[in-house]
Amino acid sequence: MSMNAALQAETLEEQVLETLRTVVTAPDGPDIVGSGAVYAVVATGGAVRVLIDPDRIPAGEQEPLAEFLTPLVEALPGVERVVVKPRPRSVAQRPELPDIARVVAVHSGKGGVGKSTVAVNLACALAAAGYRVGLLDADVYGPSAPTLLGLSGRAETTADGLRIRPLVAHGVRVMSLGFLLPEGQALIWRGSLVDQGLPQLFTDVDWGGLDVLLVDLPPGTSDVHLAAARQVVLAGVVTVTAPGQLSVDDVRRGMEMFADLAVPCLGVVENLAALTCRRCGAVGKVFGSDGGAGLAAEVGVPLLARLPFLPALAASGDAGVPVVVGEPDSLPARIFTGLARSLAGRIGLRQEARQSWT
Ligand SMILES: Nc1ncnc2c1ncn2[C@@H]1O[C@H](COP(=O)(O)OP(=O)(O)OP(=O)(O)O)[C@@H](O)[C@H]1O
Repeated sequence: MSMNAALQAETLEEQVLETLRTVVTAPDGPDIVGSGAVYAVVATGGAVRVLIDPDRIPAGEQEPLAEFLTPLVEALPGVERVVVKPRPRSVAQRPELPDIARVVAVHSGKGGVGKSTVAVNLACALAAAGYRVGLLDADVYGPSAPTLLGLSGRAETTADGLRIRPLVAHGVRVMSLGFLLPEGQALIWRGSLVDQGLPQLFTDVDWGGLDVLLVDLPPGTSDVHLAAARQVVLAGVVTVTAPGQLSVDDVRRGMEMFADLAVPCLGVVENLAALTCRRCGAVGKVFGSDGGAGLAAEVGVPLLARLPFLPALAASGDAGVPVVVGEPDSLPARIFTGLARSLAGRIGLRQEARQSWT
């Protein structure tokens, strides 16, 4: 499938909504989209989820409604599979965080594919463009933002003692579990800690006003992801993958999980896409070929960026100075700036901060 097809598929959710707007549950009543009975429509490629609001459609009416809607949506071109189901109850209770315009998760199906590197550089690129940016390192099993940003020490509380003050690096306000634990101490997060601790990382931090809060989630699918998606209204997820087929399958699972929670995938970043030979300049595909691009097209989301294997990127991570800050004219820095620009457009960040891109 080409990128054109991917772009067309972007409108699939709108096409589905348009069809659902023709459905009413009572002769003179509002349509099921206008009445809020349809909570969200999320399409991952040809697979469409219609999440209905159980507060508006009583339990006994949900199945007949699903049976009625399924063939209607299935009949649309490009639709391969339809699931109509109630949204999880917890999803409706998500609070909007005061003073934070957009919350975006950065996720990967597998560990070690460069998710935190992308999150940190993306945050710095957005900050360099004038946006007010926060980075919440919610990778509770292996917080790496402190290392990648060269931050150490512990977070302090605000003067009134009620909230936690984020640390600041390169214009990005940063909060990580790493700032709350005594140095070198690991913490095993189990159910109740995830349920209680993670929400606090969102709400008890004195973020100040933010245009965007990036949340670096752990890889895979776990309670932490569910807790995050239930805790805040996520504008969407940026999915980082290496090109190999196995990573891609993991990514797909992650996207399906987020779709069930009414969180759309904003696009894919393909990392470690190729290795450039320093002597002859030849480009070799190390970890499989075009998995990220193929995946993006298949699930109908844009390929936001492709990063080859770049030793400079690994070195900058080890040095604690993101490449976007340390070498702003380098190839990886330019790729991250392009990624930041695409993301800002996708989530509709305010325009006036973008002078430095024009
Ligand atoms: N394109 C790249 N070129 C070279 N090195 C890279 C690239 N992307 C990431 N790395 C390096 O790979 C290692 C893993 O990256 P990172 O910690 O960002 O991965 P992750 O997916 O967040 O891992 P985890 O699952 O542990 O959270 C780091 O040492 C990083 O510097």
